[in-house]
Amino acid sequence: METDMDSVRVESSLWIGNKRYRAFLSGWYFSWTEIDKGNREKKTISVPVSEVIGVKEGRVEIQPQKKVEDTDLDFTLFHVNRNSRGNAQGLTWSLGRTQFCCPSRAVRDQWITQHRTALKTHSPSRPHRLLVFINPFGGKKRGKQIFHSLVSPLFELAGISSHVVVTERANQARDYILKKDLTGFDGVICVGGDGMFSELLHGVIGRTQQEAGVSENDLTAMLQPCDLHIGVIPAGSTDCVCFTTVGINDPVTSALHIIIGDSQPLDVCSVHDQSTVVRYSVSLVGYGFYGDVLEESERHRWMGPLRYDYAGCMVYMCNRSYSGLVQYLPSDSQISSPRDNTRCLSGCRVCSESKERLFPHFDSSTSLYSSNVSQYSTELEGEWVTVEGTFKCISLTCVSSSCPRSPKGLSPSAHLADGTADLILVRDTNPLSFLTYLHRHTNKQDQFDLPFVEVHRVKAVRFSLPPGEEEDFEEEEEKIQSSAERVLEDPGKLCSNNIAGHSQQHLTGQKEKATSTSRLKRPGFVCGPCCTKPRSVSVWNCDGEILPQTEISCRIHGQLVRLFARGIEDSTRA
Ligand SMILES: Nc1ncnc2c1ncn2[C@@H]1O[C@H](COP(=O)(O)OP(=O)(O)OP(=O)(O)O)[C@@H](O)[C@H]1O
Ligand SMILES: CCCCCCCCCCCCC/C=C/[C@@H](O)[C@H](CO)NC(=O)CCCCC
Ligand SMILES: [Ca+2]
Repeated sequence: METDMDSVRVESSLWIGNKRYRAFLSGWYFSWTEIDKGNREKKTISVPVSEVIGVKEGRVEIQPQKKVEDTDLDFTLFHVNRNSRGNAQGLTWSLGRTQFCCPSRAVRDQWITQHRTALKTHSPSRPHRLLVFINPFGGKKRGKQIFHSLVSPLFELAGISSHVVVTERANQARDYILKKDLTGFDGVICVGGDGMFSELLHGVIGRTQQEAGVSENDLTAMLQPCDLHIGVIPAGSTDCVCFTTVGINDPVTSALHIIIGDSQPLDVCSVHDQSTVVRYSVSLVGYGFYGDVLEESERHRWMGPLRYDYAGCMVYMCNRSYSGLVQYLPSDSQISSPRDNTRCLSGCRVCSESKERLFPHFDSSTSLYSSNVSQYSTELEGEWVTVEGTFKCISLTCVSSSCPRSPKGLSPSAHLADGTADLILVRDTNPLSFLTYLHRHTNKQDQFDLPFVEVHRVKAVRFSLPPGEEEDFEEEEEKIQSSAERVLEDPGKLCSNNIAGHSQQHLTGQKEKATSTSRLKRPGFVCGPCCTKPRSVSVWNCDGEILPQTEISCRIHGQLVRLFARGIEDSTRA
């Protein structure tokens, strides 16, 4: 056996079953080449050290159950295996396992020691301790089972310790991150859907700004990029953030990306009203169709993930459109465009080149920003463009927002970390044309190649109602409030032609909304397809949350957070 202790180099004969191999560990790779009876070299298998999950003494299995056969000569190597599956965009990863037999115990121990040293020196960014939040009610309510049966055994194998919090209420994860001592944690993980991801996003951004003394409410402030990584184990209904950043919704694939310490920067959009930051978004700030679908779907949570399909059909049938004034600040069209037919894949050039532009004062040798940099961004300077009209929907997305329902996403050429978002304006059109637009999200046809659709790559957006709209709106609100009151007195009075058969509970909800949230400045959603008078104001859907504000300003913060992911791997190169 040959070893070089300084630079991690080991070489020896090893056996897998009855076949002999020449095995070699250099700094970055572990490879083994089969040697046939005539001493000729055959096929070589190579595993990058960065993709080794763990090395164990003996013959070890962890799935379906942990089993150890302790022998003096054997060691088991666990590593990432790539498989392509179905019509997913990315590759699924699974746990690969190879059992090696050594010529002596001393050689076996050398191999194990050297593998562990290689992991420390050549894969230094791996997490050691994680804070895990499980939403037991997300998606199909399988969060706990997914974590305990699929993820936790992998973390254990990789030597990662996790502190698990099973949430008991909404916003518990966000508040925990904002308030508790997080010393010693290398990352925060959610087991749930986009709503859980959003809690972690708000916790991590809020905490980082508090610690840096940056005012989140100031639209012009340079937000401090967040060091604490976020990991997502998909267990929700849509899992758009996971699908967009990994290419597939698979808990094992995501767990393996977390273990090897992958790091994917992500753009974030801050949404403001006149004086405060309202929320942060990664995947969708959407008005019109997507706002209405969300509002309708929230009333049918009991349907689980199917609620979006049901709500989608109902809202489509309502055939609504809304007038508004959209203003946007275009990004540099020389760098990229939403119609350039590119895909943001792992190692994306546009995203990596954006880093210097986004953080010109960052010194990568010290990982620090120079101290005399202005706290205020010049990003909002430039020429704003104004578009006034009537829209079926207005969508702003920092990323492609792909999901199993729409494998290319809302904007297929959007980038995860280029500091821009894509603004999609779908003008009022006939129902069939709008259906064509929606349907193109599910196939290979270009959804932007339609005369009533426009898309712009932007750094900031403002939305306001056309002058006079607010007054109509308040009038309308009064009407709805009094009609809700009448219906509560006699539920049979309204909507005898209501095909959706809305319950009294629904109407009670409407009354509560109409009476307690007059500051929302918008009427409630009365009763879906049976409404004869279309309402004039929609709601904003912000990553699956309804915003109480209608007039908002949005700004994109390039690479504000980091995920344990690497973007979508090119499946044609697997
Ligand atoms: N214990 C809990 N009880 C009630 N609500 C919770 C609890 N824990 C988290 N939540 C909230 O539930 C909401 C939905 O959860 P989650 O995102 O995990 O699932 P989902 O809505 O099914 O999936 P998706 O967001 O992908 O559509 C989140 O916004 C979160 O704030
Ligand atoms: C004829 C076939 C028509 C099919 C139309 C498919 C269109 C799909 C577009 C996909 C857009 C996904 C945008 C992501 C939004 C998420 O941040 C958010 C939280 O999970 N989800 C919703 O708001 C849930 C709202 C989802 C609406 C579908
Ligand atoms: Ca982007």
